[in-house]
Amino acid sequence: MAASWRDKYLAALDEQESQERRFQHQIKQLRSCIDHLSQAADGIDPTLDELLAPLNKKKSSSRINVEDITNAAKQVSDRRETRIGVSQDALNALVDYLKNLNPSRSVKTDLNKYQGNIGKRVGKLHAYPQLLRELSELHAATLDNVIHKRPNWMASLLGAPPSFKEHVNEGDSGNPADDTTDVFEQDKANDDPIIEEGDLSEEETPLEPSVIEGEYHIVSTENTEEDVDNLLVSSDKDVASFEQSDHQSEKHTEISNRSGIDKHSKFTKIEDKISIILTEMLDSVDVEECVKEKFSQSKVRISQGLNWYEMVATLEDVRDLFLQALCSANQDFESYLENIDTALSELKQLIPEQAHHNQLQKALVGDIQQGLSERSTALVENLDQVTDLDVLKKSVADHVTGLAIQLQNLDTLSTRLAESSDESLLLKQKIQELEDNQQKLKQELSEQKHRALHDVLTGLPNRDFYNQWIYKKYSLWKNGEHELVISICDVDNFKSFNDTYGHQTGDRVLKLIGKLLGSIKKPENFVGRYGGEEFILVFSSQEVSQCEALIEKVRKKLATTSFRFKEKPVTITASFGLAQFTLGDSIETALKRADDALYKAKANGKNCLYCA
Ligand SMILES: Nc1nc2c(ncn2[C@@H]2O[C@H](COP(=O)(O)OP(=O)(O)OP(=O)(O)O)[C@@H](O)[C@H]2O)c(=O)[nH]1
Repeated sequence: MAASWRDKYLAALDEQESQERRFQHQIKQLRSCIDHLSQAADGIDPTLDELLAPLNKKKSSSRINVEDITNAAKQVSDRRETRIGVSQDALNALVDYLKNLNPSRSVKTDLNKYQGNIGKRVGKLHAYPQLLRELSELHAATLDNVIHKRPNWMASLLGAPPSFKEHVNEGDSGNPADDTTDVFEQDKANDDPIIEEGDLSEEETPLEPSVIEGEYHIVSTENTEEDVDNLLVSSDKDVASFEQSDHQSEKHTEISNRSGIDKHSKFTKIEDKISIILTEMLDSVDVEECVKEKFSQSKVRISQGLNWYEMVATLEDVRDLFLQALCSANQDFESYLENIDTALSELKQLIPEQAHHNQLQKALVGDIQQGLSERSTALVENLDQVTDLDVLKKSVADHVTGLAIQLQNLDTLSTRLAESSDESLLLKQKIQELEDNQQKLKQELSEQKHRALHDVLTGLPNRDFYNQWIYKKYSLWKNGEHELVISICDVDNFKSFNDTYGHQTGDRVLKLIGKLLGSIKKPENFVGRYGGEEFILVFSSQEVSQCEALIEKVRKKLATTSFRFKEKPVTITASFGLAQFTLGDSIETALKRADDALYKAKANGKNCLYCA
């Protein structure tokens, strides 16, 4: 029997009650889910934090505005993309900076790998702990890697990296360095170059107005010291910053010492491989007598097992030896070209001989022609005198045979004459072509050589030129043929200068210092850019006291020369270390003494010369 309407009503009520219970249960679950989500979302966005705060504080009584939370959540999602971009840029900038520190190839590979995946990982919040952990490991590995490069001028010649700040600011129009350069350009347009007499004596070449190139204006520093003091970082501050960097480097050393075991174990793994490669490289070069000692020392050092600290020095030695070998191969090529030159000029001399030969041939033809006409005359005379027909016949036959032979000779000679004049023309053309090619080759070679041996910025000889030059001079010095005094010049506080006025301005200053140092160069001396902000001077014709006096003059000249920048004078100074080659010295030991002296000059207030 069908259920009555009452039964149906009661069943519907039961169903409604059970639905309500289910609904209440779902609401409870959703509430707890929102609670958990709000806790998880805590800290993602300030607006969201504020709106979800009542939930996080478990105030069940507090009311939350769902619409506001939904809107805030939407905005968070919109802003997320921007934040991801910023994080990505920051991570990339940091990795780029680490790469610029020039770590080992393996660390660089890890950095590249890491950088390649930043884009994929940076969007996921949960990936951050791992992302940052890896970054901190790479950071430590890079520092560890570069910390053992010598922190002095040798290290900076390997290419000091820009500061991280500089790096991140690159291309940023708000960079103060960019500003200064702009105004500097304006200065350039507005001001005429001015130079006032410095204290260089007459025999020296003063810094010519042309040196200024309208970029810097050199004015006397008198009465401007106050301005200069305001402009330049005070020397006390410099000392403080150097102390700080010393302190920092101690800190780094401490860190690297802590990870020393790890580093050494990694190094030992590749040490043998490096040693084999270096030995093979050294075995493949022919070295000249003057570098044989260095060559043997390098081989011994490699065979005894490379250690972490000697690695850079050993690689530099191998590099120098290769460059030296390359240079002597170049010289061989030059002498080969010289030989071709000689061969060509000998060939050229042959051509007049050919002409002479042609003249002889012409004379011979003349002779034959004369012989022919004489024979004809003789035949006519014979005809008058001969009465016997047989005798006449024989005489005519003899003359005709003679004439035929003479004519044949004449024909052969004429052909040869024509041929040889063609040949000599061809020969001349060929020689001309060879000579032209030869000239081109010589020109190219000398241009390439000049490019390879000179610094593009200052135009001064570069480190490779120095290596070639010093080896030659060293041999002569060893034979007692002359003195040898070496000096290293390092611009003071140049990093701070670059940071203040921009790298481009720094470049211009290096150019001007190059000109100033170049002005004391004599044919027997050497002035070159060793690398970075370091210059090297070698004197082979002067006593050490004369060299000291000369350097002191240049140093003072630089220090009292005020470079005008944005209408304000700026002083630039440099420190010098000097050493005289003494008995038993190798090039390296003398250079090291000069470097140590430079260190002392830097440590004792800079802008001075120290002699070893
Ligand atoms: N503008 C410019 N700067 C360079 C060049 N080569 C090296 N440098 C910079 O020279 C600076 C050398 O800095 P540091 O080695 O710290 O020496 P410093 O600041 O001169 O300090 P001290 O030598 O102790 O007086 C670095 O900032 C390099 O970037 C270059 O070709 N042009």
